[in-house]
Amino acid sequence: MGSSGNKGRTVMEVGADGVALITIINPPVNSLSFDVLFSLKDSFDQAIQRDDVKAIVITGANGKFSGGFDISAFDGLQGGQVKESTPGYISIDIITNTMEGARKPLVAAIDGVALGGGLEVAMACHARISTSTTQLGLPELQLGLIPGFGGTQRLPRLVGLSKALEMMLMSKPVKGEDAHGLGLVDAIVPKDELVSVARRWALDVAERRRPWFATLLRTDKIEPLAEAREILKFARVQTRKQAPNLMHPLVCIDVIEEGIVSGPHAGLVKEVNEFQKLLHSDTCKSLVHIFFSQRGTTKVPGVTNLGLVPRKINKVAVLGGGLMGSGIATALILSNIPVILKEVNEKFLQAGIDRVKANLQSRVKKGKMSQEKFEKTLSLLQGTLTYDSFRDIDMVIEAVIENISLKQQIFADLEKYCPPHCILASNTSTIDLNLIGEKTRSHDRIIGAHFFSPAHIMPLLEIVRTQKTSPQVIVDLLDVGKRIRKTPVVVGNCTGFAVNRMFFPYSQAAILLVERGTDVYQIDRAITKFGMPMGPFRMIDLVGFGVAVATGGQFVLNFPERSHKSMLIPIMQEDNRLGEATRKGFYAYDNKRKASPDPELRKYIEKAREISGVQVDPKLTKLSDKDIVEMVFFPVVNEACRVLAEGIAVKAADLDIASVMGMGFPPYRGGILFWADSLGSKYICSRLEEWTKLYGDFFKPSAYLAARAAKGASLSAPVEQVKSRL
Ligand SMILES: C[C@H](O)CC(=O)SCCNC(=O)CCNC(=O)[C@H](O)C(C)(C)COP(=O)(O)OP(=O)(O)OC[C@H]1O[C@@H](n2cnc3c(N)ncnc32)[C@H](O)[C@@H]1OP(=O)(O)O
Repeated sequence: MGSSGNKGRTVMEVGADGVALITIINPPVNSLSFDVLFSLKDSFDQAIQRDDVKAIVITGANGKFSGGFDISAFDGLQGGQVKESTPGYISIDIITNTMEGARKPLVAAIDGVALGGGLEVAMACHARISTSTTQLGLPELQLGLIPGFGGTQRLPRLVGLSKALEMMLMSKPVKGEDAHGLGLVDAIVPKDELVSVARRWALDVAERRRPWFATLLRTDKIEPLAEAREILKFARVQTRKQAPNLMHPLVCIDVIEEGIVSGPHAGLVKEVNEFQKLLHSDTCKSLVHIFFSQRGTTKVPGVTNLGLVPRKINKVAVLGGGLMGSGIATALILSNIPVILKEVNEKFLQAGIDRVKANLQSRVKKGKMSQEKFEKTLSLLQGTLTYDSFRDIDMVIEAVIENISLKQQIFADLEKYCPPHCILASNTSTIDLNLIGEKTRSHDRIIGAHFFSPAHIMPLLEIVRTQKTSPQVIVDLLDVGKRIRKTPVVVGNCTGFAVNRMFFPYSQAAILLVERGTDVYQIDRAITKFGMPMGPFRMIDLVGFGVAVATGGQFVLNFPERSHKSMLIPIMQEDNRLGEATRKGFYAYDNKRKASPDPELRKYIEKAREISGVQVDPKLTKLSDKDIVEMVFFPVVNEACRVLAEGIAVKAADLDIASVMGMGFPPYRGGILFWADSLGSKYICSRLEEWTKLYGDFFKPSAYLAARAAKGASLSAPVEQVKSRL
């Protein structure tokens, strides 16, 4: 087997007690690179051979056991640059035969994380000692894979089939305490006693004072065969329902079943073979791309590489207690950041506080928060009607209605009442930040903090910088984003920023198709089948026609040449069909808010068609699902290209993340531009050109897309790379 560069190692120290302590060292998370794995085998072989070693303890450096197999090595394996000499060499030869089968007891001392391959190594040990805060899990399915170092066989043998399935299928780790209750770890100890307890435990096993378990040979936790089959059957049904586009969760169930029906060794062999196949799947490549892209959003050239240290934000003020403001306040206090919520009168203030309360209460109801924590969290929120208490705040987030002069006045006031270091952020989704700050001299500390509704749940935060925003302020906001567990994407200042720029052609394309004869519900079905959480029409119903028209108007104003102008939504609005809130939109909603198709829709569509003077195109009445997906998403790809070409986004991967986290684009397709590249720029461009001829400039390929297509280059490659390839 080859190596992916010199990445990581293990060290071994033999103590006077006769215990060899092997420590995995590969910062930051001690991932299992090939170098680490081979070094682990070397250390292990030495420990087995040395007469002065009676027992072995494995641990990880710097309070982390291991974050699993080195995900950055997948690339080499996928591209064939790195090859396993024998399939299963690591899983069967090293981990099972050499380690689990060793004649000296082996104990894992686990702190921090034991995930994926990390937990799999620990499960092959003869006992596991952990701290209470450690996270233990097999999250491989999140990467389009199955566990590949025996996890599918060992986890069910330690915690039972049902729990093991839940942990793998949902990629859900458990905390140390729970792992102890489940039997995944044998003892919980304080951090400073971890290694010493593990050493003693290992000696106790060596001297037969404690039992010696080989996990793979255990059967006590596995349900009887008939019951196991029922559990697996149920899991398959659920998986098909929840992830109809994904193969690998079903493969995982098959592999687990093989071990239960034909024995753990057959299971291990099947696991090795299936893992190899899945490694080369598009799903795996897409999800690994998402993994690294998500972590890459916080790397902004010219900002995060200047050595700036984020300043501590101790107190934040939120202006406006509406839906957005209260959601933002909730997100902040949930991460222990004290918030002052300002409103214009008592009534609005109370309504805002009540919204925050309701957000928290819904967590209590779902069992995600105790009553005590609820009280404590809510105590971090303070309401106010004046700027008096703004003297010691570090950041303001303005979330009032989208009104330019109102915002200008607010920012002028903020400049007066806030300390000079205070960050002045706006949650606007449409208004130019330079305009908002026009009446101030604080342009370097004005920044956009664009949250998505509901702000305490949606994972994305668009950080909008102007030409004048200082890098320090961006670094500070990136840090706040991390504290409130959002994935931040730094974008430039323009109408709609990145996410709404992409959302707009998405709904416009859908409306264009409907006006020309495609069925509303077929579009939603095709888009949902593709993997979006809902189709464009269901989405417009959900956000409400008012919002859709307001943001749509901004686009028509700013990008008239490529806006499709339709009267469909305004006509429906006239009849007070405003979406889900009025129980009628593109769908009709019953008391339980269940959506069903509404035959009345036809008359609005016919009227809109009449006003815009377009004809039904017979071709568009019988589009395949594939055609629908392409006609709706290629304009989105086209807009993403413009966003990239204009420098609004720093890199293509940021738009992939923005599409997944802001629009709900399926992560297993890798994000909007990664998906586009899997189809090829030439193909996309040629289809857009074809539709431009038939249906107008709405589809016209952007200069960036056309140039890439002409060279057969990928859309995601940085500009320099495309040049040097030519
Ligand atoms: C054969 C096996 O069955 C196959 C496998 O094991 S597949 C791997 C399974 N493991 C996982 O999926 C765990 C992935 N990692 C994580 O969930 C999280 O990184 C974590 C919980 C370990 C730590 O989280 P956190 O402290 O927030 O740090 P996070 O920013 O995510 O990661 C820190 C750095 O480590 C890197 N990293 C984390 N896990 C890694 C891994 N398994 N391989 C390579 N790099 C990894 C990240 O890319 C990041 O790099 P960067 O600083 O250059 O951006």
